[in-house]
Amino acid sequence: MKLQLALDLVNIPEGIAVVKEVEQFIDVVEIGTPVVINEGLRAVKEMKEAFPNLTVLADLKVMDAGGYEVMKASEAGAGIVTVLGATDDATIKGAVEEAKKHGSEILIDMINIKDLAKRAQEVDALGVDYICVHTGYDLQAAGETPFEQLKTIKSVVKNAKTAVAGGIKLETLPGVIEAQPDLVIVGGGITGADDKKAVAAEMQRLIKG
Ligand SMILES: O=C(CO)[C@H](O)[C@H](O)COP(=O)(O)O
Repeated sequence: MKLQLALDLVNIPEGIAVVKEVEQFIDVVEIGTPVVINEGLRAVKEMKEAFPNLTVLADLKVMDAGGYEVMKASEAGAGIVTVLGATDDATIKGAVEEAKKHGSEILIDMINIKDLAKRAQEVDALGVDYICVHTGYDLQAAGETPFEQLKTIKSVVKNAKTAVAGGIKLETLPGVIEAQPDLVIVGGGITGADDKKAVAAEMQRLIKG
């Protein structure tokens, strides 16, 4: 099981400063969608240059032009690129094909998918690397969590690795670990903590068991 730190509400220097604090406790650093919007793929490139030993995930949430967008993110240094499960299979196939050329991976974000079990099985058959359940900020604000959805994908996904994101905190991490996802994604649970290093260290300790 791996730990991914999501950076959403920072600029590039702020993001690099946070990662410096917790580098030894994380496996993947995510350049979140708001950071890509603000800074472009330069954020992916600069993060990879600063931390060559970490995998950098570009949270592009690709919805079209899968091959092209995965190519640009991979060239910038992304080891994982996100594509939305809500898009068409052609976009996902293009993304998977392009990622293979670069040795990068595709994480399918299942945010706002209504028939989760059905779509998870469909995208699993397309050769994607990760299938991720995700409760976005707007639904987190309404009290929703991704924990039941994680159980659903764990029961139907046969090939891809599984991932979970959306408001995970130190207190809720043990329940997440029980479901045994391959990748746990934490943003505010670390970046919002007074002692980011201590929280990341404890999360890593729980995850590595
Ligand atoms: O992709 C995202 C928002 O769209 C976030 O990166 C993801 O939800 C993790 O952050 P948090 O733990 O703060 O919810």
